[in-house]
Amino acid sequence: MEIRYSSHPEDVKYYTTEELRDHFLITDLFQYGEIKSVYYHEDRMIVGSAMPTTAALVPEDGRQLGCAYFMERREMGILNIGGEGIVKADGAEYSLQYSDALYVGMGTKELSFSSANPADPAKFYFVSVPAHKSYECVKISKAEAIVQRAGSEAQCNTRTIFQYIHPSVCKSCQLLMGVTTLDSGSVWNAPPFHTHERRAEAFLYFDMQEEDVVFYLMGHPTQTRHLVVRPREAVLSPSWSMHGGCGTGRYSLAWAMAGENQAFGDMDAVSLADIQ
Ligand SMILES: O=C(O)C(=O)C[C@H](O)C(=O)CO
Ligand SMILES: [Zn+2]
Repeated sequence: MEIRYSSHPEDVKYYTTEELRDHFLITDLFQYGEIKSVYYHEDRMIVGSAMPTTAALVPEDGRQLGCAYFMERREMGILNIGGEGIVKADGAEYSLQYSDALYVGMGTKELSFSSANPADPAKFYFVSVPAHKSYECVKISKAEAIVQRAGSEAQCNTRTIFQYIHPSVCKSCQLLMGVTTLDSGSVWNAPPFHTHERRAEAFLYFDMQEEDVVFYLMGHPTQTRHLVVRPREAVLSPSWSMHGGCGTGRYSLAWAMAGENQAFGDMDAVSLADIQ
């Protein structure tokens, strides 16, 4: 498992493009027949993907976490952005179609990912964070998520926010997870640009034309930087970094957060007048 350390805004303002990409962008997710995981020290998030083909894939053992097994002290949110897949969690089997999600509770000993059809493999994106209590596994379809409409045509940011792992949908210790989908013709998933002093966040960009990119805006609000993000790449967002982005076409993003609270709206909005 690759490790990404925390960073200080005073240091990040001197990063080159390559350093920004090395620290905050994950470019090699969704490899055929592989699990890929990145351990991010901010809120101890593990961000990863599993793309099983003919054989089931299992997360690594708990050695790197100092635990008997991967999920001993963690919970996980899984979103399928590929063909039909099956997640097995301690004997229970969950079939996930495109856009279905699964919450997996702490203490799940046997976890595996497989594809119903290796020619059209499942693409599981997962985010795992430390947990203190075991809650039951819950499958959540897009129709079961909380739906919020946001934005306006005038600002090219009309979008739908689907909150899958949210206290009103299923219990979790820290994890909040969902998907934001931009309408055709919309390219911004902000404003509001915001930080979360109390939470780290991770984003996966997907559901976009292969040739499109998203100019992801990050950094301290007075020292903005950007990352060019391509389909199925993920971004790590420390608590002090503002976030939002503009695509060369429409796209969706999966967001996941963990930290002090589970209030989706707990954002420190950055006024456009203050952004530099
Ligand atoms: O479009 C949006 O607004 C979002 O997607 C919200 C972000 O993902 C977010 O940063 C939630 O904290
Ligand atoms: Zn946010």
